[in-house]
Amino acid sequence: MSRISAVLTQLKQQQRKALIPFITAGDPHPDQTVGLMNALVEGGADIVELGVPFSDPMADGPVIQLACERALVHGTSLKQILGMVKEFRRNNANTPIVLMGYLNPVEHLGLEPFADAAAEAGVDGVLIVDLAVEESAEYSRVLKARGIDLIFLLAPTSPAERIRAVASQAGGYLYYVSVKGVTGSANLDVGKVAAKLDEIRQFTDLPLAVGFGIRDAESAARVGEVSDGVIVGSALVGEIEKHQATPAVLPGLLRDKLKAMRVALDESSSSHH
Ligand SMILES: O=P(O)(O)OC[C@@H](O)[C@@H](O)c1c[nH]c2ccccc12
Repeated sequence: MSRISAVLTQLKQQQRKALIPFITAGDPHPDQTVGLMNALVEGGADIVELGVPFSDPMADGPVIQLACERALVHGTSLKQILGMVKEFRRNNANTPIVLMGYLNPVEHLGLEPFADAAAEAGVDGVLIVDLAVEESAEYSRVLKARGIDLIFLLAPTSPAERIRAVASQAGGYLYYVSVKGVTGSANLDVGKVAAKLDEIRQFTDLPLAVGFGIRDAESAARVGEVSDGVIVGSALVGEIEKHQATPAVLPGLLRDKLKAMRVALDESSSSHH
């Protein structure tokens, strides 16, 4: 069983929800990333989603676009990011790491060399925003052979055929994008999310994690009530933007922000069972 599946299975047995924070690797500076990853774990992260900065991040809103720019200014590369994961793994053998990014940097390295290096570094999952499910069989095969889950996005507009196709290739969990649009969106309709998750559950037994628009403890708890986990990105990355000039405060800030979400998620799941 993959490290991601092990963590999600255990959470399910405990009737708890996964908390999955996202930060962009190299933001605000490559030297800070491993420290921030550790802070996220201290704040209660079950899985850490690490973004690979890209110059044209078309699925991202302004907050994460700027994070990509800050990281790229310092030359953060995919190879360097694998080094960060390796360093993180020296002190943490348990928290799964999902690399989130676009096809271009992966294709630049080449799929097989990338998969070898990612597995060697201790990466557990890979989410490639612009990898079409129709073209994913090779990626799925090469990654799975090295114990890495290929994670897919589903959206409010995904028709049944797409849900079925994704369910057949996906590993780890399915990432349901709560709203149409880009990361950092505001209007989250939990009722609509719940209805679509019910539809997706007819096609798969994989855990369903929801991202886009979760900003605080309250929205995390509400989405946690209808899903298996929540992903939170822009709310954390916005803190990095705000405090980039005094990066020493960032680990404590991110840890505390996440901890508030952790407490709310755990309280709301225990009151429902
Ligand atoms: O920023 P938000 O609204 O909290 O959403 C999570 C998101 O940032 C993270 O999972 C992510 C960052 N970039 C992406 C691109 C596509 C899908 C997802 C992502």
